[in-house]
Amino acid sequence: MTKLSVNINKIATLRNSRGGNNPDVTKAAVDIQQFGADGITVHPRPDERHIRYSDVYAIKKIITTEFNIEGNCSEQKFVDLVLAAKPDQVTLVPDALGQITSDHGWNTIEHRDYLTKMIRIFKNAHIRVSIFVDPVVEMVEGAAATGTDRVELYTEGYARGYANSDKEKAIAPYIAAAEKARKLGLGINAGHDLDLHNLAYFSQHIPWLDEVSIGHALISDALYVGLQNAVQLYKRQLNQ
Ligand SMILES: CC(=O)[C@@H](O)[C@H](O)COP(=O)(O)O
Ligand SMILES: NCC(=O)COP(=O)(O)O
Repeated sequence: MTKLSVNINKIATLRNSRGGNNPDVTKAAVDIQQFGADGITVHPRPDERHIRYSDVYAIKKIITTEFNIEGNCSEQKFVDLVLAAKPDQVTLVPDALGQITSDHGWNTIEHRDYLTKMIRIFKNAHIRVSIFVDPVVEMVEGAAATGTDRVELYTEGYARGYANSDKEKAIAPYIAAAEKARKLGLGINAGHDLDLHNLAYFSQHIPWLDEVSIGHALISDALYVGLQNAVQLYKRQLNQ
């Protein structure tokens, strides 16, 4: 069964825009889990533009599902945060400081030794590790050499291709990458720009997917249908 982890970055964006605590990010995480999400994902960026490091500790206290923290392990502050918060999973994303959002996966061949070292630190702390990769078979093979537990397939390319009505071409590299990951014994996550239009097709073609993490589109949809409906609508797109 593919699990839905809701990324709540954008709830924090709204909260931060006025400087108070409305909407309450921690309460939203409690509610989202009660609405049926299988996990909560946060991506505390160095500039804390949305999720703050303090949010991570507050959310850790109320997690009843799975907690996934995303970020760049080149930041020691991030590494220290993850080791202190001890989430169920850490997802290593190679974002540079000034990026508006995540837009590429790791070069797991070029960074094999570095990733191997960082992954060992988190696994020694009994935290599952997933590394964000482009849907490229060689990058999945490189990921397997690092000792990671899972890969997360970066799905912006799929979302763009799907929107351009080229579904089969859009999904093809993801099926190939996911089949390689399965053969190598890696768990498979996916995320970025998945939405109510493209999620079911992706899920149907990669049914052995462990988890999708979805934020921007789900929170945007919630503005129209409400958060409970949004979570349940996304859950219904999975495992059809
Ligand atoms: C890694 C990834 O694709 C997303 O989880 C990322 O966290 C989105 O970041 P923003 O919410 O800052 O756009
Ligand atoms: N890892 C992907 C994620 O957590 C959310 O990405 P998006 O749905 O906000 O694009």
